[in-house]
Amino acid sequence: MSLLDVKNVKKIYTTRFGGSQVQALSDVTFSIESGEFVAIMGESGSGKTTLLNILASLDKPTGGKVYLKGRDLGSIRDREMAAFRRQNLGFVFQDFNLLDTFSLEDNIYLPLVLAGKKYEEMNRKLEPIAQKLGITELLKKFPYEVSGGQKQRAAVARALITKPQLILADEPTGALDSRASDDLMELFTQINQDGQTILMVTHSVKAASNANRVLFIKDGEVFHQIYRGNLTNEEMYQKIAASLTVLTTGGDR
Ligand SMILES: Nc1ncnc2c1ncn2[C@@H]1O[C@H](COP(=O)(O)OP(=O)(O)OP(=O)(O)O)[C@@H](O)[C@H]1O
Repeated sequence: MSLLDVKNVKKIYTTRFGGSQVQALSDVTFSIESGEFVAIMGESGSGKTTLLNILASLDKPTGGKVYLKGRDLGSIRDREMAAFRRQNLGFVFQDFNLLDTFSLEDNIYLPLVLAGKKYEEMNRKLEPIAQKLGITELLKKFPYEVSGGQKQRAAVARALITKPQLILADEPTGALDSRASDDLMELFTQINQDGQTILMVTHSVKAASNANRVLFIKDGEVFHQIYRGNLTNEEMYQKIAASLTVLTTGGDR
């Protein structure tokens, strides 16, 4: 059994008065095994955010199913959903989504506070993560007192602290300069090597070249996939760039 199974997922948005319809996803099928680091790429409007929202169970597909460890997300009741999401998924966003009035430490604790954990347990969990992410000295600071890269590290710590099955990252390097992006991707590689499964949507070829597999979405379907095999990041970069050219110029797979 795969960690994540996406089967024939389709999403049609209907405008409020039912006038027009947009088919964002027509038939998306793929699986992710535990321990993978997968990037999803595709042109603007190809349905990447729609897919991520469905995987995060923030939105429901019009057709098809998503299974996390064999559990059909569509069968989870609304009132269980927040807890299910908190227990199984970690999120990293482009704009960090940290609360400005909370210290980094309190931001990182938030999912555990919501789960009703005691301070000692939270503190025990935070220490090794903060150390690994190099933010131990920054924990008492507020988001406005640290750099974008440091904010994103705190957001990664918040995603990791619940030991989620899967981290969903939406353009995590989108608001970072190239140095901070490289550092973040090095960190993703490291946490993936420690066993964390990651699914990342990105426009950046450089960021995607860190993944072990890249899925390309076009016309609402998975159009193409690249597996790293033994490729270096540089070779992976070349291969992704070539695939994107095919994707945008409309060539055959
Ligand atoms: N709430 C909505 N209502 C109607 N149409 C929508 C809605 N959200 C997205 N769409 C449409 O669905 C399609 C896919 O959008 P989506 O945001 O998933 O693409 P994307 O690949 O994430 O794009 P980008 O890379 O620009 O973020 C687009 O045509 C978009 O206009």
